[in-house]
Amino acid sequence: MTDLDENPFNTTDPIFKQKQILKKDEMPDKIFHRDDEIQQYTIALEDIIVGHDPNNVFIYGPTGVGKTAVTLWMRNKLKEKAAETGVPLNVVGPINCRNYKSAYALATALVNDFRPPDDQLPNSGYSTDKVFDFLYQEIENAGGNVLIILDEIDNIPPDARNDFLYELPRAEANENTPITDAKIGLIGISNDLKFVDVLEPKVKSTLGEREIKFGPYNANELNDILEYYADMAFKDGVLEKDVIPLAAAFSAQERGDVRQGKRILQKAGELARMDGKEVVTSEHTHEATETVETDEILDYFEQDLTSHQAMTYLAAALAVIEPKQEATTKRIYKLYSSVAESVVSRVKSERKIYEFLDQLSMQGLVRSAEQNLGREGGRRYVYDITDDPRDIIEAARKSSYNNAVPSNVDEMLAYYLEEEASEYEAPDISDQHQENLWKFT
Ligand SMILES: Nc1ncnc2c1ncn2[C@@H]1O[C@H](COP(=O)(O)OP(=O)(O)OP(=O)(O)O)[C@@H](O)[C@H]1O
Repeated sequence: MTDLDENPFNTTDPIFKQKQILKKDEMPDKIFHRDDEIQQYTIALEDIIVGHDPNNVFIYGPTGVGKTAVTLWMRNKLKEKAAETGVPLNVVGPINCRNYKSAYALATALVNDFRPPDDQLPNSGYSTDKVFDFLYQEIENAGGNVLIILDEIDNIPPDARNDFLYELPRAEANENTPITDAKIGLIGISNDLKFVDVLEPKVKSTLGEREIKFGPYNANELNDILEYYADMAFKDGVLEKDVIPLAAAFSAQERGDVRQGKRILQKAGELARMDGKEVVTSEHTHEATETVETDEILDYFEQDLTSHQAMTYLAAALAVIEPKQEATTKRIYKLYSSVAESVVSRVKSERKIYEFLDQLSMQGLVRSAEQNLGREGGRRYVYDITDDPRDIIEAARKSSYNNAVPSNVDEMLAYYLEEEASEYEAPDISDQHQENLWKFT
């Protein structure tokens, strides 16, 4: 029985001192275990300080391994030194390309970074070429060394990569631009390693004058980094001694990613609080690791994706699981249609599916490979998913797309995981039976 005179809210938190430390990507006061990368970065940027032209730098490596944090720190130190020594330097960014879906929008963002708030370019009204003219003019007006930092460059639309990653850093040498005085350097950051391979060689050699690779962290390194954040985030003495090593070991096995480690600690703390405990135990941490992957995907389903992108994502996962069937655009569209019918009954056209898959690919959730169809001619795309299909299905079940998960998905997953697909008599795609492979409700 609940006594309605009592107030159920607690005014103190026995576990966390500052939970937001674990949630946000703020610039840390200390950077751990990146001495080699910092040294390479220093050598690449030092030319500016000693009076040479800036180099272009390409930073790459998986997600959550300090690329942005180290870049911000290097930027601040470079600005400090330039001011101290009187070297003319303007730094633009980091600008996250993920936030700008077209070349126009990204070029506008760069122009506006130079301009004061009362003189911003509007989001439409000019041609993209004209916006580039504005950009070159701003660079010339700034003069001296202009260092442009672009984060998540794999999100630049493919047909605009030349403009930003090749033409822009070489604009001072291009007679068609007004630039005579400024020297441009570009820092491009990417966490999509496949993206690197598909860059045109001339783009790769321009951008990659200096390449710095950030690898995943190992368990010991993650342990040190997580200790630093846990110290700020948790109240003194609430973590049992195994908690940080467990979170570090788990993240090291998965992706070597600090963000994931921080998420595990946050979740473990929340579980302890829900239990009404004043210490976070290794059991809480184990439990947190079990759900962390699913929780990350659930955030995509519920927050980051539009409903049609989310349904395409689920359809792509089903297509990948399917026995004896490649996850082609056509097949994904068929499955998407069934998913959409069971959720919203409004199905978008097949043309749209290309767009949705492209957007999922930009978010790093699916990957595509182009296949040549040989003598028949033509090409097609076959898709794969980056996360474990079990986690995707589990997340879909916890999400508002629960109704769209076929009731026989566990059976199909078992085939997929046990590689029994070859023994499974998969029906022909053109066959009516194939349509009924999945049991949608
Ligand atoms: N060596 C480190 N020392 C201290 N904090 C770190 C270190 N590496 C990463 N972090 C922290 O981990 C979080 C993620 O790092 P960061 O944003 O730099 O990753 P990233 O490699 O740029 O990832 P993405 O490619 O997803 O943007 C941030 O809170 C960052 O401060």
